[in-house]
Amino acid sequence: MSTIGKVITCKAAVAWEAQKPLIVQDVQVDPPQAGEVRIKITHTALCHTDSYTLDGKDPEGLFPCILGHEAAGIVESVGEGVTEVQAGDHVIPCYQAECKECKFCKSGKTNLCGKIRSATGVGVMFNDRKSRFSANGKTIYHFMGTSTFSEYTVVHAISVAKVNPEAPLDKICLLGCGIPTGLGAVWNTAKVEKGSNVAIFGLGTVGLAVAEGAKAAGASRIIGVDIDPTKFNQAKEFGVTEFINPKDHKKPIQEVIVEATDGGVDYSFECIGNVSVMRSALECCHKGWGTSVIIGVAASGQEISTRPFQLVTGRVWKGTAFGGFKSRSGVPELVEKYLKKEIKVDEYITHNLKLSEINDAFDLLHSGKCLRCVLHVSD
Ligand SMILES: NC(=O)c1ccc[n+]([C@@H]2O[C@H](COP(=O)([O-])OP(=O)(O)OC[C@H]3O[C@@H](n4cnc5c(N)ncnc54)[C@H](O)[C@@H]3O)[C@@H](O)[C@H]2O)c1
Ligand SMILES: N[C@@H](CCC(=O)N[C@@H](CSCO)C(=O)NCC(=O)O)C(=O)O
Ligand SMILES: [Zn+2]
Ligand SMILES: [Zn+2]
Repeated sequence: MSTIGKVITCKAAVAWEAQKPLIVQDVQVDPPQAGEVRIKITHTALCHTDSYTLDGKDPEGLFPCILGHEAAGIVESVGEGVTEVQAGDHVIPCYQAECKECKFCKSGKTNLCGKIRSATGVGVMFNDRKSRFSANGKTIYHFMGTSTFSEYTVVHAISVAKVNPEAPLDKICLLGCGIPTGLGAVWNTAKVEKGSNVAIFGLGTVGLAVAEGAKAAGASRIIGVDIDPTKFNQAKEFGVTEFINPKDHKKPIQEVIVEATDGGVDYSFECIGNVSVMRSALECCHKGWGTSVIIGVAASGQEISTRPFQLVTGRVWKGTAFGGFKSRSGVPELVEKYLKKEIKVDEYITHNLKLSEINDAFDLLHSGKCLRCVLHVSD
């Protein structure tokens, strides 16, 4: 029986309150309105940003909500005026939209899109500023415009990347966030050149994708910095050439790196979300040209600081969202690169669980033993 135009009742993991386990329960998902797409989510991974918001650290975090933003699925139905995707298409929902019309999209200077950001930041859809999710009549907010911890979700059509149906959805779901972020931070934001020295702070999925990107860009030295030494062996496989554990040194870690690299690295990347490490990452850069890219997401109220002299003397401080990739155009290209074995994806998947086991997946994420856990939602 067709579900087109009807409310769908399905399972979703609802975050009713910050710092509480998710409840996997029935929710109602409204049909897509004009410019919207309803997607059957087949697979979703967990990213540390989901955990950050669940912990109550996100200034935009709203409850109750359905978290999740690293996923893949199949279009169930489309709303009025949607022509770029149709039922049956394989897609990756993107938390960063690409309308191709707004000031941001047209600028050529950024991958950020301004069209629907005011709605996605407050958990609603752009069309009527309302949510498409509810549970027994109670509204549940969207998250990051994606809300993939659900068997069905509704997203804006400008946030949907149509991908090659040959690609396995249980793998390419990872191309919704962490891997593109790390690769793109190197290729699009820093633009690392052959022969560069690079330091990576934090060797989780994002840091390892930075290492993979830096290796592909021809970096000479790729220094991995982590307080967990169990990360080091695995990191070698992604391109890290040497390791520093800040706990093994009395000096500030930036001094250790500056001494080890004849004045500092050409590029550094903060992949943790720790503002004090962000300072170290900037200050380990070479005078005159070293560039540091902030990727990690810091908690509400946190601020970065350094001596302005660090910037006066030529270091550059940058940040990146989704690695600077324009979502709808960039994600299908990354899927093709994966199919041609030009980028790793499978190697980042350390665990597979079901949607009903989502709280165990969060525990794994916090254990430090998990890169990405893929939840099999409906396959
Ligand atoms: N900007 C973006 O677009 C974007 C996209 C995805 C993720 N993120 C953010 O990137 C960050 C990293 O994500 P992840 O999934 O790789 O996280 P992760 O938790 O898997 O990895 C973090 C790593 O940092 C290490 N670490 C923690 N404290 C440290 C310290 N003081 N010094 C050195 N190492 C330390 C941990 O041992 C771990 O290996 C998170 O803040 C996440 O929210 C940002
Ligand atoms: N909502 C937070 C910031 C969270 C944040 O910085 N999100 C990153 C993506 S993290 C993905 O795992 C991002 O891309 N931000 C840009 C955007 O949201 O448009 C806050 O308000 O501080
Ligand atoms: Zn993420
Ligand atoms: Zn736009």
